[in-house]
Amino acid sequence: MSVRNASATLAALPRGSADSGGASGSSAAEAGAAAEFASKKYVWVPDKEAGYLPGWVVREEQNGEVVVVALPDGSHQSVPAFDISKQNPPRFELSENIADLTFLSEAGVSHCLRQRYQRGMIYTYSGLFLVAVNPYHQLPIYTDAIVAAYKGRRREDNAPHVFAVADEAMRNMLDNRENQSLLVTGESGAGKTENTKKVIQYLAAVAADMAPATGSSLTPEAPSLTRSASSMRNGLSKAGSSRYTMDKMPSSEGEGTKQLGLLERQILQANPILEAFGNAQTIRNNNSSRFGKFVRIEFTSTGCIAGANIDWYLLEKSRVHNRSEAERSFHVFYQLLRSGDRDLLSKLLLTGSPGDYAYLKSSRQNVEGLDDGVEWKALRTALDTVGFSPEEQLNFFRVVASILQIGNIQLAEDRSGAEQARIDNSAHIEKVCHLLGVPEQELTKALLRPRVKAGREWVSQSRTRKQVLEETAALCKTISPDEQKYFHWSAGHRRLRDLRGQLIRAALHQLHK
Ligand SMILES: Nc1ncnc2c1ncn2[C@@H]1O[C@H](COP(=O)(O)OP(=O)(O)OP(=O)(O)O)[C@@H](O)[C@H]1O
Repeated sequence: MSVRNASATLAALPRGSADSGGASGSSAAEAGAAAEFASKKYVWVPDKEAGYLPGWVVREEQNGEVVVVALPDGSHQSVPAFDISKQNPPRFELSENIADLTFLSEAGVSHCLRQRYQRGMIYTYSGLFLVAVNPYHQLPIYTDAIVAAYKGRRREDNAPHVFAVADEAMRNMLDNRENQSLLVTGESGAGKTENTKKVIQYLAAVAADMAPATGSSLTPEAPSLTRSASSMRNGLSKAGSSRYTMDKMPSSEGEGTKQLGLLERQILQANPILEAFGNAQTIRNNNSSRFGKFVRIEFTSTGCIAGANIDWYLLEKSRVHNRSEAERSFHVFYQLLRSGDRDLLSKLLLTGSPGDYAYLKSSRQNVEGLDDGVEWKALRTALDTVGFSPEEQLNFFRVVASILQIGNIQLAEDRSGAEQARIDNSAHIEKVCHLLGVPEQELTKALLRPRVKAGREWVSQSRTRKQVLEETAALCKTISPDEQKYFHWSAGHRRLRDLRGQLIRAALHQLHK
């Protein structure tokens, strides 16, 4: 995964706490290694298992087109000359910047990243970029102490870290009065979501330090903006659940425990909301973001956070009704059903088991290490922190519940033998109508015999069971948890639109289209 500012453990501590090696040092051992390196022609040889094996050239054959290389196990291997790449001198071992390597080859880069990773150094610069290798376990490198160590320091002063990139962006913004962008890219499971959260954690912490002694950078109601009000139009929506990390701040675990203002906390707490509605377990990632996002944080001229906006794109709505057996739907469905909140479940006419719902039961329901009940609590805390009233929250969960109920609508072919569909069990459609506030007759008619335009006339068209099933799936996609449609949040101001009204309109529009 790489982060670019359009801009491990001890390895991330400021230099001196842990020497990351690199090109420093002139010990006898290093001198010996350099002399040994100079005595032979060291190369990398491609290997199916290891990627690349180190070796040295014994001799060249066929006018240099083939080289015989001695490998670590003592064997010799003939390799086409174009397949080998030169090793970098020992002084570049653990180099903090890939761009410094004398021989910039795939083998050299892999070796450098691997050596660093094995020592807990997950971050490495590559010119302007920062490369992060996913450690798949928590490292003590995101604490308040580390934030303080990176704050206002030059990149060269500390070991590579995502905080250094965030700090550079912050300083460029304040010094040059220019917008800064961080691009986070990588394949699924690479760590984009986690590192994005670390960036926000860092910016929130640093911004909180800039705030007056009140402890909050700004009260949400009284933003002091450097830009026009129009530039502050926002729509907070989601965030990925730092299932394991940042969402839990402030925590007692030493990670991000500093006192943050309300606005900073609201920005951080967007994560569990966004992840609940937009993330799902996939075969590659237990907490995969099923959407792209653009996070914008607005600062005052003094570096306090004034507001935030998260846009999301291309939410994989089809996951609601269709996914591989080895994957789950969006977290929120399981969190709600496993909330243990009997009152809420009864209001929403739900049982507490994913196995009772057609849209959930055909694929995976449990994820190792993921406790939906605990995540539910984090979601409710986040919704409270961001400022949604109990009524507004109930409206969100009505949408979630109505999708589950729509999936359970049972359809059959008409008894007359015609292909026309009929509702087999009216209980589920009654539940849907109750939750969405749609008249039952109207929804049934719209599903089974919608009015369609034929020329200038409107006529009722009977649908087959297959057509109705397709229609209910499309209906779910229309009303699926896309809170961006419903949330508008800016500099602490957030309002929920008439969700129910929207849902009904969306539902009827979908059915009558
Ligand atoms: N810096 C990190 N420290 C600890 N764990 C990490 C770190 N980065 C990633 N992980 C682990 O890897 C998992 C996958 O990371 P993440 O969700 O950030 O990937 P992603 O690139 O956003 O994937 P997707 O594109 O599927 O959303 C996380 O849930 C977390 O367990």
